[in-house]
Amino acid sequence: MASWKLAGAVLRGLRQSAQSSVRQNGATLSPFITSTVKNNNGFQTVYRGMASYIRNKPHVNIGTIGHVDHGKTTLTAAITKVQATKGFGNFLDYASIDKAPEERARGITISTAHLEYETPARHYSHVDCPGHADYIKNMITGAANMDGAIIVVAASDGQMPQTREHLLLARQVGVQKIVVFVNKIDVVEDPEMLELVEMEMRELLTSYGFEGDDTPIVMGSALCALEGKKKDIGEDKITELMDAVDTWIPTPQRDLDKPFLMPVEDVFSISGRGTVATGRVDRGILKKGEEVELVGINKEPIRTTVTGMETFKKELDSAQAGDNSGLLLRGIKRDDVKRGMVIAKPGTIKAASKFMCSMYVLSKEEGGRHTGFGNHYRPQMYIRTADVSVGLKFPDGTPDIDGKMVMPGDNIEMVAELNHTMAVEPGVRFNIRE
Ligand SMILES: Nc1nc2c(ncn2[C@@H]2O[C@H](COP(=O)(O)OP(=O)(O)OP(=O)(O)O)[C@@H](O)[C@H]2O)c(=O)[nH]1
Ligand SMILES: [Mg+2]
Repeated sequence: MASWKLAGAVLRGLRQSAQSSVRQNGATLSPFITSTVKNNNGFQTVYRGMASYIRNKPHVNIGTIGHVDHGKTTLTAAITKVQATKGFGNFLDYASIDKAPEERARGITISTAHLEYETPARHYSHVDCPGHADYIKNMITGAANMDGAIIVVAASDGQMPQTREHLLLARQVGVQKIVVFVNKIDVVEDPEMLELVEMEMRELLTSYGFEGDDTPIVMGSALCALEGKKKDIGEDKITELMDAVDTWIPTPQRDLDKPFLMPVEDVFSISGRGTVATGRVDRGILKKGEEVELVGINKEPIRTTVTGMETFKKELDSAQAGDNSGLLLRGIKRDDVKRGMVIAKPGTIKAASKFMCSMYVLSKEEGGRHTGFGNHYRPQMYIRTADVSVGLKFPDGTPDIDGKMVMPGDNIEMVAELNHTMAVEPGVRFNIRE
């Protein structure tokens, strides 16, 4: 309780300084209003006061990927620190990124793994998932939703199994552009080692279909940047990295003209307000007060009205393609909404549990299966944020239906039968994994 009051006091104090710094910056920035509160574990949590989200820069979704312990979270914290000193966001320390700040109760908050900062050119949302298993699932289900990614590789280790796995996965889920951050150069004395890491990363990128020769590779130390030491390999390299991200990762074309659709990634219950679903808007624009349908899992869609919306604790009047948003749903119970459903403009998408799908089965070399599979194969299917058990059959009339095998490297059409309904439409992408 004491900390809540403290938060209020700090908040009021900071609001003034935040506003004056906005003026100093020519009023082009959205006002970040922050206060810092220590929780029981002594971790600092940064709270933001409510402000309106100002849509004055292109919004791009990125994230850090790479092998365990190579420094993804340290780099994420370092980026927020360096950008904060330039007036482009709030510093989030390592603990508050990794330890899931308990800030959900305070408003409509996007999943704790998402954070935001700006550069002069853009507004970024950044995802840093803590664990390996979470990564894989979040990447496949699109929760990570990256338009581009920063792959972190420790100079002391060079590329490791998850460096490769994350690159492959990024490729599979459609991430087109990658920037490389070679980290921990503070502990590497041999310059030839750095050359070797760079060369091997370029080869690896090329082998996974990225532009290995032209990909920007920045070498530095996230820890030095975070601790404010050795500016030349610390802070300066973060600036260089963000310049590379600004230029190398293109601003994606968003489907603003199509009917609104947002896959549900997470659901929260906010006392006194109601149920909030969060996710990244896939297409279209939704204004506060408009009607929507929750489609999938249930047989019939559920109609409701969106009575409030936010992005990163800032109020929105409308949510649009590319935004990470939380939508407050009128008269909906928490259990009515589930990850994997979509929130869509009424009547624009239907739920189905049986459909024809066409797929490419990765070869062993591409990270796929080593052996074939036959009729009634049962893997897991990932569609948008949903993962659902699926039965795959050959279409009726297929010759030798029980003896037929699908081999790694094959292109094939099969009939998919899901355990429950999902919002699907012609052309929707999915992934299959065991
Ligand atoms: N010497 C040195 N250590 C670093 C640097 N960056 C990160 N570290 C250390 O490396 C360890 C792992 O860093 P994290 O940022 O937690 O790595 P991560 O990639 O997020 O790890 P996971 O989330 O577990 O996959 C920590 O002890 C960091 O302090 C660096 O530039 N130099
Ligand atoms: Mg981490």
